[in-house]
Amino acid sequence: MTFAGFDFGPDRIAIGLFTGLTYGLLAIGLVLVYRSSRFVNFAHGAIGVFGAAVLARLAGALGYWAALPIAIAAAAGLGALTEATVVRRLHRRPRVIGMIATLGLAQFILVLALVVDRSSFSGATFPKPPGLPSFHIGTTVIGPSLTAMLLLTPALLAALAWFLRRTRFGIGIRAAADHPDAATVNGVAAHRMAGLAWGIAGAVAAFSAILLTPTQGVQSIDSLGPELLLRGLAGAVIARMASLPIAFAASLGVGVLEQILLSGQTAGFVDVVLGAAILIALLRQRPSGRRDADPPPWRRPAGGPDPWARAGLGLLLAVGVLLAYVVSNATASVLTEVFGYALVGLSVILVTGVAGELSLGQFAFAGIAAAVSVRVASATGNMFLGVLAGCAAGALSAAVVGLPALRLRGVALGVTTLAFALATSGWLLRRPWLLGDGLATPYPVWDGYVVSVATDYYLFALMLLVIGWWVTSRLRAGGFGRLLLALRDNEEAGRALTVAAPLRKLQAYAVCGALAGLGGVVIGFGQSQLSVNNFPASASIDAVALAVVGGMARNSGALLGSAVIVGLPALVPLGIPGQAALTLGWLLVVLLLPDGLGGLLADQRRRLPDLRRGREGGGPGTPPSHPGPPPTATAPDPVPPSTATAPDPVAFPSATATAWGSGRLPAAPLVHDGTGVPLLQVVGLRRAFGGVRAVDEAGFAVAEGEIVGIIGPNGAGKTTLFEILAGFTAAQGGAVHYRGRPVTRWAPERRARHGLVRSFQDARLFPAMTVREAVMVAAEKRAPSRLVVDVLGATGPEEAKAARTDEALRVMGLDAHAQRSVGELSTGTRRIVELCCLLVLEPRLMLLDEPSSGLTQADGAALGDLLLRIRAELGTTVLVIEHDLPLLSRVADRLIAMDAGRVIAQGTPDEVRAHPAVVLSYLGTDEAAVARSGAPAG
Ligand SMILES: Nc1ncnc2c1ncn2[C@@H]1O[C@H](COP(=O)(O)OP(=O)(O)OP(=O)(O)O)[C@@H](O)[C@H]1O
Repeated sequence: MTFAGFDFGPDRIAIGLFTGLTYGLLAIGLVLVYRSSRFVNFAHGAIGVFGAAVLARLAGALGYWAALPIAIAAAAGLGALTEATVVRRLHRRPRVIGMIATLGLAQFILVLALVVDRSSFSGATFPKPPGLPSFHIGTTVIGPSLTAMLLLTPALLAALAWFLRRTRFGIGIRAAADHPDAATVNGVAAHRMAGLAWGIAGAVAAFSAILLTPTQGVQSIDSLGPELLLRGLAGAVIARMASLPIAFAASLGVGVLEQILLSGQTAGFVDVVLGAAILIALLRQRPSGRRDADPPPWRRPAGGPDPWARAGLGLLLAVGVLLAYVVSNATASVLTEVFGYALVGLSVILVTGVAGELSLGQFAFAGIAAAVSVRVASATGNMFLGVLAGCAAGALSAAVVGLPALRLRGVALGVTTLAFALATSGWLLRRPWLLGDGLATPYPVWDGYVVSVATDYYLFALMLLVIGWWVTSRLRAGGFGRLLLALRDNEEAGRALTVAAPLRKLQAYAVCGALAGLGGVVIGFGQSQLSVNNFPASASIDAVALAVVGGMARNSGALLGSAVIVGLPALVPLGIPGQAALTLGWLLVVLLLPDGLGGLLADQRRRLPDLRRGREGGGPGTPPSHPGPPPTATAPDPVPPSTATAPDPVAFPSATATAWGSGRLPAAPLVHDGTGVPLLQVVGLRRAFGGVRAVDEAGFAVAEGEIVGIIGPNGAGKTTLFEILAGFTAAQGGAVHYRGRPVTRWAPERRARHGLVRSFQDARLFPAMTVREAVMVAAEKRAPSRLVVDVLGATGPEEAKAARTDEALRVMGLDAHAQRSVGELSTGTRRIVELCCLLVLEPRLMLLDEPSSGLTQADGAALGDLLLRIRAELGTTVLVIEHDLPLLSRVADRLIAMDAGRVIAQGTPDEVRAHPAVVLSYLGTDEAAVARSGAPAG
């Protein structure tokens, strides 16, 4: 049965279902591990191969059916062991580190499997299940292994479902995966449950490896290469990395789709369609409302490069140049390749280390750039144009991929970029207008000089590496890098402070594409014949691995990682044992050195005398991520026990006049519109979550210069109302008018730029940034960072922001905290920092969400004074959610009371507090509560 050139016959569907079965089992393993550890396990396939090796070794002596459970148990044990020895150690580190560790581990486990039994890699000699029949579906022969799979998979799935739903351990696994802290409180040991989940995933991996190996020719040493990984991940992400039945069913669909497409097209085309299908499925998923637990932030090196680092770089460059005159052509070619990979590594450092986005497709941009640059250079005879065109192609393709990816995060983005990498190497690069079957590379010509010798070309590559390095350093050190850090730390807070997140992310993708493109150009011109094989999809994963091994915190990480992972095996023939030792070595680096090899070097450098301050630098134990308190920091103020909400690691800047600022506020006074139109008008606003009507036909107006309080019981919809007013949640009905203009469709950053700003209930801000950096993000409003300006190294806009920030910190009494990281401040201090940021935005309307929570009583009173001052001195209008009714009664002109999403009363504080509906829903009938609120009795 064919249609449009594709075969839809039962044979195809049957084969598709069988392959889908494999993908389904893989997807189940990936989901199980993801749910407990929140990353993709690259060692899944290798653990399966290990189980297969155990079976192959034991089947002869014990018989197949006796060896089967032992082999599966061995793989389960290895899975659990992996969790206990590797994964658990990396729990508090960024997720990508865990993923890369499993990548290294996979190589190691494969060698282990080879040692146990070599036949686990050969389909022809691998034992088949005895006693089971073969049969035909159409013309397709179903052998005993597939029969076993057909019979045993439903049993396995049923057992898994029963275990996860009905047993204490299964329920424990699900509880620990979804709410690890709550599970721990309830006596479920989260780490033991994670070990169990890994064990089950290992058993599933062994089950499929044992039954699939006989059906295949020779198992590749990459037992979970990017192609297979993508197919497993497709089902898993469609199931939101959560539901096992959906993951399995979607994988069956992937298998059938693949087989039908293969009947009329090439494998590369299948990757394109699969990639598109995955992207559409991901984009159609509505945000779940539940955010993944925030990944721990990347560590950041303290301060700028010191003179030692500069000297070291200078020396390295001099050695690099000298090498051109010493090494052979063969070595020069390897070093050129190392530079190319290092440039791609730099792009990974920017996109993952700085911007915090997981990209598993950076090498695709390198491939596209190489093809374009070689073509342009060949056509024009101009090398310079070729390089520029290559970088532009890299930037453009990264931006095109980035556009839909703006809505994706974490593993979803990783899967999309991996799909793009596969589609690029399997299909796009093979187009005749890119690489086709191969492209003869012209010798680069530089200013009339033909670069025909590898050592000369090496110097050219070194020059491009220096340019890429310089651009990366400029971007990291400037305002643009700070914006990326802010978005990585807390995208919503960044947008609330006017940072245009989509634009900034696209710019970041484009720059990273250009950098990877530069790497592609270096690799491309280094080959006499350029083909798809120079840019395999797996190289994209290698690029992430080398950045992790080298260390994401510094540029040097890319070069070090590339030297170890690309250079070493190419320069020294290692053989399988040597390769295993190298992999084990870098696995240990990933496990033991949080900042990779670059961090190790930096630690050694810190032992040298500090030339900046003329004293000994801190030892290797000095934490690089959070600089300690400056010498001027004041001692912590004691927090009265009655009001302490959490241990305050940092001084609250006390409720004295200096803390809340006695000087001029850090914003210019506003000129009121004076049109008589309300500053804010809310009409019939609606928003429901499932069956819950969070905001239900809410309507009110706020005049310019008013302070209006919003009260209501928990769950009344107050925060959702603010989310809608500030543009973070879309209304399902109704309208918001600000200064007479409908703003309902405006993005949050646009509203903030027009003076409609908000605070957040948790005042989390940017935990990995310093207080000064956080305020500098707010200062962007007046002097936005420009990418090109940053790359060129102009310091003017940065100086303007710094001056404004320092002034704001001083008048808010925060200068003693300037260099502290926001994450280590008490809630109260964070609230002052957040207020400082908001004032720097020169707000016309401030939406404050419970600003007094976490403050001491005295500081709450000081907050009240500050709000009155802000209104008096700046003319700012304030809409404030508060549970502290006495505070509101003192500062607010009017109160709005909400319940169940509706506005139930509004008027003066006295009127609202006495309103029967408010008394009933909020204050309760408890006379004492009413009395405490300050409401008139009766
Ligand atoms: N993203 C979401 N997904 C699902 N339900 C939500 C979401 N946000 C809010 N809700 C629900 O909407 C209702 C209103 O919540 P909201 O946080 O706006 O109330 P609130 O008045 O601010 O409460 P609180 O004083 O506790 O902050 C609640 O029932 C809440 O569970």
